[in-house]
Amino acid sequence: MVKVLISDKMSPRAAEIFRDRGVEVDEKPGMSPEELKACIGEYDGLAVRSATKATADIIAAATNLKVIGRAGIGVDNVDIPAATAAGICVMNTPYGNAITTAEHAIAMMFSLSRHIPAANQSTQDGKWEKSKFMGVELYGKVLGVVGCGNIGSIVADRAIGLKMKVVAYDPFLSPERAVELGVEKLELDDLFARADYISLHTPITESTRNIINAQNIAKMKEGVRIINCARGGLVVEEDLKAALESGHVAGAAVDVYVKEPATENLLFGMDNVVTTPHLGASTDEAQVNVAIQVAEQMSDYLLLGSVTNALNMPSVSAEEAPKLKPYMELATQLGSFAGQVTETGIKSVRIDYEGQAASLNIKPLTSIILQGLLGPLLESVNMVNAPLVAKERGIDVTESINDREDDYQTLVRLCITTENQTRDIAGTLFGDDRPRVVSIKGINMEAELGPHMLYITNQDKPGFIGAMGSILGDAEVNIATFHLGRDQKKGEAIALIEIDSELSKNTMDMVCKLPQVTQVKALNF
Ligand SMILES: NC(=O)c1ccc[n+]([C@@H]2O[C@H](COP(=O)([O-])OP(=O)(O)OC[C@H]3O[C@@H](n4cnc5c(N)ncnc54)[C@H](O)[C@@H]3O)[C@@H](O)[C@H]2O)c1
Ligand SMILES: O=C(O)CC[C@@H](O)C(=O)O
Repeated sequence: MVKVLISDKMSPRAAEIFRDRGVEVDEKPGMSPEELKACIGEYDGLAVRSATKATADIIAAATNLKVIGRAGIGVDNVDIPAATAAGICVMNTPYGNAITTAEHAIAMMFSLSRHIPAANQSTQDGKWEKSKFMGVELYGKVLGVVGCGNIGSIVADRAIGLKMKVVAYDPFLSPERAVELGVEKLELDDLFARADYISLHTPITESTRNIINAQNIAKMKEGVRIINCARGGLVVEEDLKAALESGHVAGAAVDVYVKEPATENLLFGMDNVVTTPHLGASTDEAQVNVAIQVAEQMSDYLLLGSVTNALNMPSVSAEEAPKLKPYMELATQLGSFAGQVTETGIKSVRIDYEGQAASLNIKPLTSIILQGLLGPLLESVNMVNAPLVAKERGIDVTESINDREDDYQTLVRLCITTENQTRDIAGTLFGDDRPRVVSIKGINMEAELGPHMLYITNQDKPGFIGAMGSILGDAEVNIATFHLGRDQKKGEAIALIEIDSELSKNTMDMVCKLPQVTQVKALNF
């Protein structure tokens, strides 16, 4: 039974779903990194929010871990490169808390404009300070949305509903999408120059870190208000504080901090600052949404092999998974065959998907082929890390699709170029969905691969089959199937022989010494 750990406080729906799906689940929120490290080796899956830090150190101890699921959006608490290198799929739940977070940003914008937190406190203190809390209207103001993805676009939509003018900076926002959203797409400096309010909705990346700094604040309108419900590191807090003190920035609403939990922060205690403790995603609805989504996605991955919202591997929908299953087997066999017969450094890999195979989601198939190919040569390669491992080793991987059907309705061809030669192998699926190898080095044959195979290249001369039969018979090795192919009469030939048990070294030597034989490889599948 697969086993999952929920290491952060999460809606109980997550554990219910895991159990309903037949996944064993432990809930241990609030563990220290040391405690997590000590127990993580037991688990196939780890479900987290933002408190757990899935660092390289934790990942190194996670010897059984196959998936990390983030019940939320930001995965800055997961070391994705380390997870990828360890073959662990990392997935998030990108939409479940988007509305909630967008609503929080809008709420923060209102709070800031009408001083609601301070006015609330003052009123309850019996001060009745009407003139102290003079506010500003949102109506007609320009909202600059930095990052117009899931959350930014919902913020834009709500702001348009409030009759604000919305401008957006997002290098990946297409002009068509901007029109659809009703926002004006601007360059960042133009947004800074025009916005009365700026709301941040980007992930933290090299290009967004510290995007709100003294230099950029200087480009903003006097009296601008800034809202950050995305990530703390987007803002240089010292620079924001200075601008709030000088009045250049009239107010800031902050949900996220450079250092969290933010039990102290240099922005605390300022009159024109509204703060919340990373509450963007904290509604009943959002927490149920992300808990359900993460548990379903992780269960699907662990139990069915379908992949949704993964950040480090191609997606496979629940609908695609059964269709891809026989192809996964074919891909594994082709990759593994090529990997086992390849003895020198691989320079490039080309994979052609022909006929019906061309209409499939080929990314996971390519990953599986690479896993099969590199598996015999390297340790710890799997479907998640195989493309990365190939890239790190300078192997050039290309794919082609061609929906024309030739001799076969569906065909996957793998062509490997090494330092010494180019070799290809192709396979198909027949009606029974069982993989067949149909060509090796351009020589046609039709062979199913069994657990123990002999792959022999030989000269097409009489006597080979009889001699092989005698050697294997004398060694009491049963032949299950015997497939032959040749490029031309008396030319190069190949034999793929399925045997019921492995050959001893002695028997192998005898096969190698047959006069017709040029190469023998024992292959295991
Ligand atoms: N406060 C919270 O509790 C809370 C909750 C949910 C999400 N978040 C955070 O909100 C952020 C946005 O989440 P989302 O779901 O909208 O993500 P998303 O991926 O849908 O959108 C992010 C957008 O940022 C854009 N972007 C990337 N680099 C950019 C750059 N240099 N300049 C401008 N735009 C850039 C992307 O093109 C994308 O459209 C994330 O950082 C996420 O972690 C916070
Ligand atoms: O889990 C949370 O409370 C915060 C989640 C939020 O930061 C996210 O990125 O989804």
